[in-house]
Amino acid sequence: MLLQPRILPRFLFITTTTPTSSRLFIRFRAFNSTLIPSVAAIPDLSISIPLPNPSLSDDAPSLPDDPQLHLPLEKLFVPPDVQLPEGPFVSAGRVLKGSNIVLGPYARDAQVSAADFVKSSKRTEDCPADGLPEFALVGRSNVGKSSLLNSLVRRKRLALTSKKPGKTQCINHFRINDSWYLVDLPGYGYAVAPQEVRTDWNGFTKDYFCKRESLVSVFLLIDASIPAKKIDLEYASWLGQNQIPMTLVFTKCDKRKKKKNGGKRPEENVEDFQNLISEFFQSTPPWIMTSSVTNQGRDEILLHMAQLRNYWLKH
Ligand SMILES: Nc1nc2c(ncn2[C@@H]2O[C@H](COP(=O)(O)OP(=O)(O)OP(=O)(O)O)[C@@H](O)[C@H]2O)c(=O)[nH]1
Ligand SMILES: [Mg+2]
Repeated sequence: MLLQPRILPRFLFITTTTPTSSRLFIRFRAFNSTLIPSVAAIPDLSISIPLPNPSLSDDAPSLPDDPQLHLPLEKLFVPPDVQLPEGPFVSAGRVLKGSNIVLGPYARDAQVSAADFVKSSKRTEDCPADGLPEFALVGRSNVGKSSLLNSLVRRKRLALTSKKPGKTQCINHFRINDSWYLVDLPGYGYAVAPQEVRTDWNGFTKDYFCKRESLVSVFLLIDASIPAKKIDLEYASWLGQNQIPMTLVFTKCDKRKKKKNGGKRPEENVEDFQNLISEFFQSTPPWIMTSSVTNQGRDEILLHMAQLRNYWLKH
């Protein structure tokens, strides 16, 4: 396992030269709080997150009050090989809706035309060995990993979902367009499972993150309908410390009833989560708001995955 002192991602992508494959890495720097500009020091370089850009969808309903988020440039995720124009603003059409992700030249072939379950593995060694690039969905039990996978591939029950936490218990590989994988993982923080089983799950998913050469990026799912949980903050910081490329996916953004959901709207919970993890990261990781009920964020995630994947394949 790669153990590092507390470190911060720069979100500049570099490539390792392992003999079998190349892998995207986020470049990290040793923690140095002086590197982080204080909020007051950030110039007011706000942009508005735009309404839809490259659209793949014909059936995603629009949100009742779509948030117009204002992000300083420092909080954008700029993928590799993107040259932002001089000046304080990024053109509206270049940021994916409901996210901080800038679109780059590798965002192509994002449509899903075929999706097949391949296998369930209990150990990293048993996972498919064909070296195709993959994205892993991870998060607390019941956060909506399997539902998001189904939404991405437009199938109702390709991955099995349940109201009861703990449904997914292995590393499940789904091949997309015969050229890449989505990986559904067991959830963490499932309190009903016996302690030794929980520890085991933790061990094997972390082993998978650290050893899997073809893992392009982890997608860490966070429930945006409730306030931030300590275990999610710990998981985000663990991924950062171990240099595992990560995208934060906020789920259940359709649940908007304030009182029922702890008093805050999804946008507020998303912002709170960003603030809470900012101490672990020098730059904001890529993040995106989603709902598997309304399919919010589906096309945007696919475009984000496409640009990470195409860059990974080329390097
Ligand atoms: N309202 C709403 N409910 C959701 C959403 N995504 C998932 N759910 C519900 O949340 C519950 C759990 O969903 P799953 O997709 O099985 O969650 P999981 O993270 O795969 O759970 P484990 O496999 O147990 O780790 C189900 O009842 C889903 O219908 C969403 O975006 N909005
Ligand atoms: Mg599941």
